[in-house]
Amino acid sequence: MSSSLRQVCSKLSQMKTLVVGVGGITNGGKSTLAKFLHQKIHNSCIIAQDSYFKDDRLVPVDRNGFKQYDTLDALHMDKMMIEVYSWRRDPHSFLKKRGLIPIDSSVDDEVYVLIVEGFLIFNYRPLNELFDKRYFLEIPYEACKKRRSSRVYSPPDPPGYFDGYVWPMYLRNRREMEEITSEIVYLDGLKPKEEVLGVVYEDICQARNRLQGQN
Ligand SMILES: Nc1ncnc2c1ncn2[C@@H]1O[C@H](COP(=O)(O)OP(=O)(O)O)[C@@H](O)[C@H]1O
Ligand SMILES: O=C(O)c1ccc[n+]([C@@H]2O[C@H](COP(=O)([O-])O)[C@@H](O)[C@H]2O)c1
Repeated sequence: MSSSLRQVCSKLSQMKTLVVGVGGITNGGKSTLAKFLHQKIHNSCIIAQDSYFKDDRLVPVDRNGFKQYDTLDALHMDKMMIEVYSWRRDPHSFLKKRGLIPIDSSVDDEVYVLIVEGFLIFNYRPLNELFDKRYFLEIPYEACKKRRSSRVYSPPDPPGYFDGYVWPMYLRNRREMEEITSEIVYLDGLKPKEEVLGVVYEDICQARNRLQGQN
């Protein structure tokens, strides 16, 4: 192996990493929390599951005529995993390529933190097994229905979509998630934003400090 290649390999192996999952119910506050963490945590970045929805033409309807958006089949999980693996291979270059750190910066000692955000991130086993920390935001039916009714998706929710499709699928997906993973910190998404964000931020700082202290 050449000495420059050896140097690169050594730098990569020195990088400490933390993969944080921010999952939860639709409109539970996932992207609010993920963005806040990204702003506060140096060397962090977000990969958001809702950037990987398939084109509407590829999403089938169920027997009630509702588009089946709330399943893993509606998402390009293969493409999402390519991004996640790309970060894992070399987080420093990943951040540089996305303009999140200066192009001429060198690898530093701080932990690189990947924040993966989305409503079905813990249901997808190849992704679920990569998390060091898992958070799940939950809010009750009424609050969820109210928040969802003021959000416009593309395509917009048709009449009856929440009760006829979104809520039953939430219950089903949550059951499935709980069958495959148990190490989840549940968060009450009705609590004031500052409180929810603060608790998670502190928890991640502790995990990061522990990692940083290891040699
Ligand atoms: N803790 C909270 N209390 C009240 N409203 C919140 C809270 N967290 C998020 N929201 C609001 O709920 C809506 C959905 O939040 P968002 O972060 O987009 O949810 P998600 O990404 O889970 O779908 C937004 O209007 C946001 O401002
Ligand atoms: O983003 C899209 O392309 C899209 C199109 C149609 C529906 N969605 C909805 O997006 C929801 C998940 O995103 P979120 O941010 O509400 O957790 C899920 O409940 C889907 O019904 C999302």
